[in-house]
Amino acid sequence: MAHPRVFFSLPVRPFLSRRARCSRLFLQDLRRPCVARNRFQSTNAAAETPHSSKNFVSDEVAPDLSHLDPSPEDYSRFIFQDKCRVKIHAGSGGHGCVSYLREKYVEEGPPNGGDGGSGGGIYIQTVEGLTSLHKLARRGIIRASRGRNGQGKSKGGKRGEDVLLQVPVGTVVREVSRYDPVEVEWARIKAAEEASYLAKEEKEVWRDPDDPEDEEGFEETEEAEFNPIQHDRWVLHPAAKPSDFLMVQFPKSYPRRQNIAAMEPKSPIWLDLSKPMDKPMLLAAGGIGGLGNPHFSTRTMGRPKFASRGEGGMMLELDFELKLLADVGLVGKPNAGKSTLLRSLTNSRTRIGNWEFTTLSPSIGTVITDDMKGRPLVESKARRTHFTIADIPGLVEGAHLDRGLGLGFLRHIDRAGILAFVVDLSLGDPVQELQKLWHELGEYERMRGTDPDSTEEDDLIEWNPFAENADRRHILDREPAPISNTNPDGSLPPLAMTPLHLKPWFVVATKADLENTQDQFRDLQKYLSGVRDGSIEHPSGHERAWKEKVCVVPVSAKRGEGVSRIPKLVMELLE
Ligand SMILES: Nc1nc2c(ncn2[C@@H]2O[C@H](COP(=O)(O)OP(=O)(O)OP(=O)(O)O)[C@@H](O)[C@H]2O)c(=O)[nH]1
Ligand SMILES: [Mg+2]
Repeated sequence: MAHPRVFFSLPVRPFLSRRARCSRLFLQDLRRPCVARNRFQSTNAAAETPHSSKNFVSDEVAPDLSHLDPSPEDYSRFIFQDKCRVKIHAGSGGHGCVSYLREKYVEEGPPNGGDGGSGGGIYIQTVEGLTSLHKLARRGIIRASRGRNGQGKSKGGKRGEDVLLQVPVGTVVREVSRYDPVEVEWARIKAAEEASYLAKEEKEVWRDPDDPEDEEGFEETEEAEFNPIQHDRWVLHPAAKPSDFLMVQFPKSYPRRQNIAAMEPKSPIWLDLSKPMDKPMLLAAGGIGGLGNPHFSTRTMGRPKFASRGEGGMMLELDFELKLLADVGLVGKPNAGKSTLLRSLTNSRTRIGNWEFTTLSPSIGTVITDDMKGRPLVESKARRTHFTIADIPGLVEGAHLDRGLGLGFLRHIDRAGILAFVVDLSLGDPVQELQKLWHELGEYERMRGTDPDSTEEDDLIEWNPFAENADRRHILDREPAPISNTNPDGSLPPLAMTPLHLKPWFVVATKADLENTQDQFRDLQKYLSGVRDGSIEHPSGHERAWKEKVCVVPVSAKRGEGVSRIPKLVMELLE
């Protein structure tokens, strides 16, 4: 007798009609045991670092879905800032010391003043897990501490404490202005030397070589010019009187820098920190400490009464801007279910409500794609252990004209690596909805003046090595203008972003659990396969737009069904 299992394993497909088979597949796809919380560890990036999640729920445990349909009050506030301007001050150097050895039977001991300590420097480092610049923005002015003064008995001053600025990966740092005391001092010396050279030349012209009096007069003025009193460059012994400045013959003093200043980025600063950094990078070195009086001891002046002051620290005004907000940006109309989708994929506690504009500022969640033991839950070549998703406020028609929540959040879409279009299947034609979303993005791109179609052609300059010089000049003229040229209102020009239509994208069809959504889903699927094979125009209208792996994922975010395909898809696109 045949074993009963044989009957169960008989194929059922051939007996089903094509339509019934399609709907069966659609539902199967949704009902797979695929609640993201079961399969992927996830965290809310605002609250925790990506590796801090502990609860790993196995597939057998029935999922708790209450967090996917919470009351509007059940949310945590995500403080977000994607832009800020900060002033940083490197520490000044400590002053050198004027002191002399005091010992029994040594009447006039040699100088033994210590050197001043160098000021603290300012460093920057990108850190994974940070997603907002609000901590930096809150500080406003950041100062590294000053070096301590040198002391007697040849004791050097202590170094100033350094400051480390931690910023999210994808931050762009641009210089607005700087004040470098060493540079200012060099400019002053150069101006003084030029003036003295000109005066000397003038004298030379009017001098009578046969008149010995004229010669003397010339030398006198030259000496007088080379001994200016520089209170800001020297320190005297504490017991000295101000009038002693007039008595002392100071040597020439040139401003100095610390050796590490060679590692500062070139001025004007423009850093695109798109990768995590394992070491901090120097932004501004602290001022070097002054020299103690033994440095000025000469044959004629064995016990100098002065030491040099420490150099002032540099001041930089910097603009920080997040270029990459998250790996994936959720783009959709208000109430489409973006926040619910983010909650179902991550531990984010973004606000959910059945009305438009529940989300007012971006919120970022992190999806962890390994089991914390080095084993990937999603196979990919990208070797990533996590990726971030940004829930962006809903997009309304005319958003590019500052309608809805304005242009501010269209800017956030610009900053996502991959675009996930969230389309509500229960609201009419999803194809039209998708086209409207693309239309808004296109209009926005055109408005901000970076329409790639217009610039790409300009950028294609024909290079002909035998062309006239004028042509070359034309090419050289096109080099990027120096960024220190801020706009009249002090703002910097907008950052150049990757054109939206060149970014990888996919569609998430939400609310697939509701009745009569299958036909809409099928329409959308057909439309996207047309876009993929080129028979239908890309919704952005650009010919060279990205369309290789365009697909649609049906989900019920509210029930956490179907969402497990998204991490796999994203990892594929991130490769
Ligand atoms: N039936 C069903 N309802 C859903 C689904 N996803 C979201 N919803 C509901 O749709 C409503 C809106 O969801 P949200 O996640 O707040 O929508 P949103 O796109 O973030 O809206 P904004 O923040 O205003 O842009 C809520 O009442 C959700 O419970 C789903 O897959 N199925
Ligand atoms: Mg929302």
